Amino acid sequence: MAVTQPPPDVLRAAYAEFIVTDLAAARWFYVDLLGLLVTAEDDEAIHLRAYEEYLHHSLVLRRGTTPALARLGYRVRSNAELDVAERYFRELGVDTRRVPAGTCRGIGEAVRVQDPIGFPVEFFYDAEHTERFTQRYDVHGANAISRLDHFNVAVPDVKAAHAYYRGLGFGVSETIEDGADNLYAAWMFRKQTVHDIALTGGDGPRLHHVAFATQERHQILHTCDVLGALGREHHIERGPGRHGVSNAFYLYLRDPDGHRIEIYTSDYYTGDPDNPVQRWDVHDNRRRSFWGHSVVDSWYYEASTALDLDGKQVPVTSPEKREALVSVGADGFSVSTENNERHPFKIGEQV
Ligand SMILES: O=S(=O)(O)c1ccc(O)c(O)c1
Ligand SMILES: [Fe+2]
Repeated sequence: MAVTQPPPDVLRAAYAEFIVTDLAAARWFYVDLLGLLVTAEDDEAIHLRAYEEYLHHSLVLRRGTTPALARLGYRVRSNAELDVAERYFRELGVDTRRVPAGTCRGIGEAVRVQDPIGFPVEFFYDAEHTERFTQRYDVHGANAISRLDHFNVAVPDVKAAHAYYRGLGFGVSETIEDGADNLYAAWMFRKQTVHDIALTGGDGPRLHHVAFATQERHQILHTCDVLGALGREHHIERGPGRHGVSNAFYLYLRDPDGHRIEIYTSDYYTGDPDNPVQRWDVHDNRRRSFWGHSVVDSWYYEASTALDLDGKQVPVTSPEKREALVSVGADGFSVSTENNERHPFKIGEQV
């Protein structure tokens, strides 16, 4: 069906809401360890923000029985965009609801949808303002996190998800392809950096991760050292390292419920209309880690289930092709585009 309604003018990825089974344990991870600021909290939920952020929150931790993604929030340019969003998604024929201010604490009137690729998404403009701690160096930890940067979602059909987000007006900065018309991953943006959303091929709809940005790499390294010092190094899943895609320095952590958080810094500007798309070959071992490090299996296969607008788990389907299998040869070694020559010392590449 041809879409006649224009999409809402999305500014950026703005907040996520996680269901966590132990609010105190989650509070330790996000406040005591990562240093996020508490804007509001009660027995049911904690509303958190990072130092550069002046809106009420960029992360909500809500107590529940099963870990899940409850919502992804995008900020739109004005309240007028709520009518645009409502018309756009009703025309797409998905579950579309207008919710009053305060439905999410700190957020104004909003439009909530279960989007065409199965995710619970909220579009909002109005939000309570709070103190911006950009220069409150007196309270920043050595691992200070600046802001939420992006969402990454696991989807069984990256092409369909890519088409949906292109329709929503998102640009494409980078992709992982194989030259045989298969799209394994895509990075898409509204703000002028590498992505607000990344699409990762896998069982979905599930949340792969939410990423927060730091100003510099040393802040990421400090979090690693703190986890080692505390004997809590098991929260480190992948990295630290340098991404091929995005060129960012990264670290992946798993929170007490298994939700994946990336700490990320130093990607690049994508704001000119002729910004070139960087296309990676799925067999290029530098794509995920520019230094050729292998990707731990859990990073490809584990993710957080998503809820629908009534809080029920969204059924998950599997992709036809899995990057983890395509980029690893039959002998269990990762393959390279350099005519598949073997580097014996890269034994670590064996899956
Ligand atoms: O691992 S990748 O280099 O593909 C990558 C690039 C950017 C990201 O934000 C990410 O999570 C993963
Ligand atoms: Fe990421």
